[in-house]
Amino acid sequence: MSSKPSLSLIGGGLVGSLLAQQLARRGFSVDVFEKRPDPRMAGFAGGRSINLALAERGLQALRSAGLAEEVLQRAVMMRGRMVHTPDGRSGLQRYGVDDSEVIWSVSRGGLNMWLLDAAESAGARFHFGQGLVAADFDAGRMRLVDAGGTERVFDAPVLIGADGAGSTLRSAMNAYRALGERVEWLGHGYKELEIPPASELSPELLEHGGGHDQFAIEPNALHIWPRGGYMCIALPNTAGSFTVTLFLPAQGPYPSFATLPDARAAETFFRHDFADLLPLLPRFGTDYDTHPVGTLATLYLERWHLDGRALLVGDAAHAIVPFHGQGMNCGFEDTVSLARLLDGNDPAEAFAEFQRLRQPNADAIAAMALENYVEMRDSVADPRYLAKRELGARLAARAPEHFMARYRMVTFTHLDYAYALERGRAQDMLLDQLLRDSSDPAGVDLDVAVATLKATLPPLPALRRGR
Ligand SMILES: Cc1cc2nc3c(=O)[nH]c(=O)nc-3n(C[C@H](O)[C@H](O)[C@H](O)COP(=O)(O)OP(=O)(O)OC[C@H]3O[C@@H](n4cnc5c(N)ncnc54)[C@H](O)[C@@H]3O)c2cc1C
Ligand SMILES: NC(=O)C1=CN([C@@H]2O[C@H](COP(=O)(O)OP(=O)(O)OC[C@H]3O[C@@H](n4cnc5c(N)ncnc54)[C@H](OP(=O)(O)O)[C@@H]3O)[C@@H](O)[C@H]2O)C=CC1
Ligand SMILES: Nc1ccccc1C(=O)C[C@H](N)C(=O)O
Repeated sequence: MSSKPSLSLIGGGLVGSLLAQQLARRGFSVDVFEKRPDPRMAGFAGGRSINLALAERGLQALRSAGLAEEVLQRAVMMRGRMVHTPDGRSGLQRYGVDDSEVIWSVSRGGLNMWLLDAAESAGARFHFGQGLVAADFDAGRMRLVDAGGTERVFDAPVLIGADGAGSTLRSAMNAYRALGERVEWLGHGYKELEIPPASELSPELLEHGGGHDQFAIEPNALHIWPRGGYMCIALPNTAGSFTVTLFLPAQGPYPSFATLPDARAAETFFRHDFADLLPLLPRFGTDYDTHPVGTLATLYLERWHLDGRALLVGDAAHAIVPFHGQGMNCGFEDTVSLARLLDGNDPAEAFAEFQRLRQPNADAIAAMALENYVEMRDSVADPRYLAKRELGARLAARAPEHFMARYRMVTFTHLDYAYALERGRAQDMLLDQLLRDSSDPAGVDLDVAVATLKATLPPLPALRRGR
C-alpha cells in the first residue's frame, strides 16, 4: 500500500484539474469534488471569462504536465497590444522583440476540459455535481451536496481547496481558525461582449478589407481601447470571434455601470467613446442586457492552511484583479510547486513550505496586476510612458544582463514575481532619473546611462528558459 496520503480536492476548475493531474501522476490517490456538472457532457457553464491569456509561467506548468503542445495548437498567438486611440487609429506595441515572446489566447472551457481529460488519464477520480457545504477538520470529514439537494458526509483527512475566489473551503477553514482574510474590492466591474467572425459582418466594416481571414480585426494581438479611467479589451478566439471586455467603474458619475444600466444608455456611450468598436458588435444590445457585470477584487490571507489538514491554492488563496492576465498563470505555478513539495513530505510540512514560498509572490503579482490596469487604460497612450518604455528597450539591448522590462520578467520568465516587483521599481526610478532633463530617449547618452545602470543595480539572475 502506498504511504502517500489520500487527497480530496475541492473544485475541478483550471487549477484544481491541473493539480489533480500533477498529483495523480506522482502516485497520489486523488478525488476531486466539483459542484458543477461535467462540462464535457453538459457544456461549459460560463465562468469568470470566456478566454484567457496564457503566458510562460502557465505554459511551463503545462509543459511539466506534458500538455503544452496540445494547448498551444488550440490557442491564438498575441504578439503585443494593439492600441486603438479615440481618433480611430491603431498601432501595435509588441510584448517582445520577436515571436519568441508572445502570449496566447485560450478558451477557458476548452482548457478546463483538456485538463479534466488529462487528470482522469493520470488516475484522478472526479465527482461532478458535488459541492462542498461544510468541513469538520477535527473528524477529517466533509459534507457535500448534489444537484438534487441531497447532502452526504465523506471522509477527507486532507483537503485542498481549488474552489475559486468565493471558496467554500476557505469559509469553513476561517470559521474553524481565523485566516486573517481581507478582500479589497476594486470598485470597477466588467462586462463581456463579442465581435463575431468576419463572415457575420458586412465587408465594409472589416479592417484591411477583410484581409485577416475569418477575423474582423488583427487576430494576433490583444486589442486595447484605452480611455483614461476605463477601457475595452479584445482577445481572439480560434473560431474567428473576439471576446471584448468592457472595464468600467461600478458606481459613481458617468460613465459607470450604474449610469449605464441598459443597452440603450450604453450604446450612446459606445458611439461616443468606442466609435470604431461599436459597429463590430452586432449583438451589442442583447449582450449588454443579458451578460452580468462581474466584480473584481484582491484577496489577501494571512494563513493558507490548517496544519496538514487543509490548504488553499489558486484563486481560493490569492484571487487578484485580471489586468496582468496572470491569475491562472500564477495558479498553474502553484500546482507545480505544491506537487513537488507534497512528494516525499508530510502534508503539514509541505503546506507550510508552500505558503512560505508562494505567498510573497502572490502578493507581488496582486500589486502588479493593480498597476497594470492603470498602464493599460491610461499609460499606453501617454508620451512619458512610451519614452520610458523606449529607453528601457535600449538599455535592455545594450546591457541585457542588467536591464529587463518588468513586464518581460512577469510574462516571459520564471523569476519570482516578488523579484520582478522589486527590481522593476528600482529600474523605474533609474529611468525617471535618466529622463529627468529630456523626455526624448534619443537624447539620453546611452554610454552614460549604461554606466549608471551598472553602478546602481546588480546584474539580473541567470534565466531559466522554458524551451
Ligand atoms: C475577467 C477575467 C479575466 C481573466 N483573464 C485571465 C487571463 O487572461 N490570464 C490568467 O492567467 N488569468 C486570468 N484570470 C484569472 C483566472 O480566471 C483565475 O485566476 C483562474 O480561473 C483561477 O482558477 P481556479 O481553479 O483557482 O478557480 P476557478 O477557475 O474559479 O475554479 C473554481 C472551481 O471550483 C468550483 N467550486 C466552487 N465552489 C465549489 C464548492 N463549494 N464545491 C465544489 N466545487 C466548487 C467551481 O465550480 C469551479 O469549477 C481572469 C479573471 C477574470 C475575472
Ligand atoms: N469577484 C472577485 O474577484 C473576488 C471575490 N471574492 C470573494 O468571493 C465571494 C463571491 O464573489 P463574487 O465574485 O461576488 O461571486 P462569485 O464568485 O460567486 O461569482 C459570481 C458569478 O460568477 C459565477 N462563477 C464564479 N466563478 C466561476 C467559475 N469558475 N466557473 C463558472 N462560474 C463561475 C458564479 O456562479 P456560482 O454562483 O454558480 O458559483 C456566480 O454566478 C465573496 O465572498 C468575495 O468576497 C474574493 C476575492 C475576489
Ligand atoms: N488577459 C487579460 C484580461 C484582462 C485584462 C488584461 C489582460 C491581459 O492579458 C493584459 C496583457 N497581459 C497586457 O498587459 O497587455
